[in-house]
Amino acid sequence: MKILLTGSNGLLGQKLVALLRQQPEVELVATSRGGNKLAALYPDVRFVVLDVSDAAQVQQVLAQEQPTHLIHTAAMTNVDECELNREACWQHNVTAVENLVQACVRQRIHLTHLSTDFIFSGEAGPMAEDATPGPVNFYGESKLAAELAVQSSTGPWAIARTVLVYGVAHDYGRTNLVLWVRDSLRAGKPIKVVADQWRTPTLAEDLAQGCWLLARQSAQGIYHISGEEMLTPYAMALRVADYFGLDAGLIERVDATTFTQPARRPARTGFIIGKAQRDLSYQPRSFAEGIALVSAQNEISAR
Ligand SMILES: NC(=O)C1=CN([C@@H]2O[C@H](COP(=O)(O)OP(=O)(O)OC[C@H]3O[C@@H](n4cnc5c(N)ncnc54)[C@H](OP(=O)(O)O)[C@@H]3O)[C@@H](O)[C@H]2O)C=CC1
Ligand SMILES: Cc1cn([C@H]2C[C@H](O)[C@@H](COP(=O)(O)OP(=O)(O)O[C@H]3O[C@@H](C)C(=O)[C@@H](O)[C@H]3O)O2)c(=O)[nH]c1=O
Repeated sequence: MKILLTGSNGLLGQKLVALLRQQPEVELVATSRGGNKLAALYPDVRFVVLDVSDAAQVQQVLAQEQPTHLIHTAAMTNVDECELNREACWQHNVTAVENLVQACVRQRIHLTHLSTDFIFSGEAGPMAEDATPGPVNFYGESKLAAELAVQSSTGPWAIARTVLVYGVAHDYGRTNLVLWVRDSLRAGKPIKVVADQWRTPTLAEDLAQGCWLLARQSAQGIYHISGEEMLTPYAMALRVADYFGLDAGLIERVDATTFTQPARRPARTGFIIGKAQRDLSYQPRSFAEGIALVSAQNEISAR
């Protein structure tokens, strides 16, 4: 197998590089639009610059590399920024996928595309793969349009939908719920955390494993790849405080209505992951195990 990965500097991208470089049957090509953040960490991994919104570059890189599989993680993932800058969001999240689909069809490349719980309205979670979409923000709309482009492909494809991903990444600007709660409490900073949203939070390593399982068997169709536990961000925050022995008194329980974010969030998402468990033997860690792994990784990088 020759796997070309997009978005290799991102949270999931980094975990996939770490996982795929260890698979003896895989020849890996990591790609990102900027310089390679993992160059020093994994000098053995081949890296090529690729901005997926540039159709000519997509065509040129895929023609040159001739992968058998492509895992597409790159996207504009700041939900509020997507709401405010819709043109850029569409270009990176939809036009880019149309470019990739075209090239994959032409070269018969198996495409694994990353999608989100935010394609749903959030009234009825946890949801199975065949639930009806209805995004409540522009990021969700863009990811749904991208899914439709993938689903209309005449080539082989899989869609991995996921939920609230957390983990530690190298030289990485964006934070995530577990790190944000831990770091705020460590700094003695009070935080407001919502108790009226429900999610099945996903450890980045588990998601990478799910994507690898899909690509390895050239799976076809939509798969929900997330954690298994339905939790509110408030409940997650309490568990993080407890694990790290931090002051839970700094966590204020609030409703989403108290936030004034540009983009609306769906209230109750979360996934039923039985299909991935059955078809792929996907087995995510518990949220407690995920926090423990995050903690161990930070200890290693602090040494
Ligand atoms: N994080 C989450 O909670 C969830 C994520 N997802 C989906 O999973 C996927 C992976 O997410 P995650 O790893 O967390 O996201 P990150 O934001 O960590 O990584 C996304 C990467 O995509 C890159 N990128 C953006 N636009 C382009 C482009 N035009 N060409 C090349 N690279 C580009 C970014 O580059 P740069 O570093 O330069 O900004 C970034 O490194 C995404 O498709 C996302 O929609 C779904 C549900 C939840
Ligand atoms: C900033 C903030 C977030 N939260 C909660 C709300 C939310 O459920 C959770 C994460 O908030 P964020 O704004 O970081 O993330 P958000 O943009 O809501 O998260 C999403 O990212 C995109 C890419 C996805 O595809 C989704 O699956 C989802 O995880 O934390 C609070 O409770 N208090 C806060 O001050």
